[in-house]
Amino acid sequence: MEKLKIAGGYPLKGSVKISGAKNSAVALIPATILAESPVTIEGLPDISDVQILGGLLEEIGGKVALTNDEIYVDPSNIVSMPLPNGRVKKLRASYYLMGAMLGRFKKAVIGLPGGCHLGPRPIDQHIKGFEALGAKVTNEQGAIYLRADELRGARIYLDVVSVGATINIMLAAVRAKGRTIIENAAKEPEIIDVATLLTSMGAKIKGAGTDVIRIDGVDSLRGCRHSIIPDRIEAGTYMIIGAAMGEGVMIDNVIPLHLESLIAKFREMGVIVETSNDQIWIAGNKDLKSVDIKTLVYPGFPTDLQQPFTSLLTRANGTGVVTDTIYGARFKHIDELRRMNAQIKVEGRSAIVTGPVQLQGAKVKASDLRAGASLVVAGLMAEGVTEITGLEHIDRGYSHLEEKLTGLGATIWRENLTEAEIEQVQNS
Ligand SMILES: CC(=O)N[C@H]1[C@@H](OP(=O)(O)OP(=O)(O)OC[C@H]2O[C@@H](n3ccc(=O)[nH]c3=O)[C@H](O)[C@@H]2O)O[C@H](CO)[C@@H](O)[C@@H]1O
Ligand SMILES: C=C(OP(=O)(O)O)C(=O)O
Repeated sequence: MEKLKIAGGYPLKGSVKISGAKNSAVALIPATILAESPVTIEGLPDISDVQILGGLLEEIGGKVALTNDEIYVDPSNIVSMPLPNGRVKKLRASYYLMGAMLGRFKKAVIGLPGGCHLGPRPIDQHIKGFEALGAKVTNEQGAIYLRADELRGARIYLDVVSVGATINIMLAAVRAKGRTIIENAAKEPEIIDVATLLTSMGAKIKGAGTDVIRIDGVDSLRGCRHSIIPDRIEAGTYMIIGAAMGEGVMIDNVIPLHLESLIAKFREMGVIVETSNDQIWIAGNKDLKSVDIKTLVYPGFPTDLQQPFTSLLTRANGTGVVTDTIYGARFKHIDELRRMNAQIKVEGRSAIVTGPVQLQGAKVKASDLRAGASLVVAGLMAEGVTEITGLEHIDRGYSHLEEKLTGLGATIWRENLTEAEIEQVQNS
């Protein structure tokens, strides 16, 4: 078990290259199951979610070669082996194995997913979609059993706008007979990326990125090569770091359009932002003005940036209200930020941040991935040394974090925990 140590308070500058999007990668990899010949995906982030999914595909018979940023999957010998336990519990996106295996084999047994604990994260809309396509779905001892004699296209209205349900239904529907229409679909860029891969594989999909997606099922899908989109959440995290401590930080390999909600908030705060084709330049400002944010589905402010943004608000002048309309309990980072001297109180779905304060280094624990990101931002801003445990969460989503931050001039390193520290972390 390791901890991350950050000697904070120093200005940062230089450039940072953004990796491929985690939330695309974790859907693209299961999507390869649908092909009947090899698929290569390039530009992947080097994160544990990707490694776990690669391992899961091997477990069910796939031939997998995973390097730092590329995966080759030969799915010819994949079988619909039940995966009720084990690695599926380590990440959220293992739910995409349901849609992909149902699409290819018309049956699947997949344990309920893990991932970040952000309050309740039901998958009722995924199941509603699979049932509409003709699958019988049961939940037996924490695993979802799916079986269909055949999948038939259907009109599916999502009661909740869900990224996971939209992609999962798409994965199954590409191999259904006839037309599927997903209404009230999510519009996140990762959905377009998955539709692009499926289309290269031979699927017929129209409207990905809008709230109505039409899919005409096909009899078979073939292998292809796909290049993933950049991670807008990783990019947003480095933009926040640039706004907090940057004396000029260039974010490289980014699609500025994906980050318009964050850029708009930065401009309200007085952060200097310049965008070009695939780069964003950020310069902090010692006199930041506080703002309110409300998380919304894309293109609104992403819930996945809410936690790191909250850390930034501690150094802004005034009071900022952070409301999470997607996950009303995504506030486990707040107690840890308070240990670092932040003045934040939580009221219902909102965190009220009063600034500016000088954060102080402390021993803190990441309870989930973006809580970890918020503590890294705070650690870079704080006076003294911050020690962060719970790195397994951060490693799910940030590729080469220390390397990238060191490249910007940060002092950040990993150390092994002592036995006493391990016991302390396990009991906390
Ligand atoms: C692997 C992945 O891509 N994870 C992202 C995905 O998660 P995930 O796909 O799990 O999130 P959803 O978009 O499905 O969830 C959005 C909201 O809908 C609710 N809901 C969802 C499905 C359902 O069947 N029933 C239901 O009520 C959820 O509880 C939540 O309040 O989108 C989230 C919202 O942008 C992000 O925070 C996650 O980083
Ligand atoms: C919540 C997140 O991930 P997951 O859905 O994979 O748990 C995230 O990326 O912030």
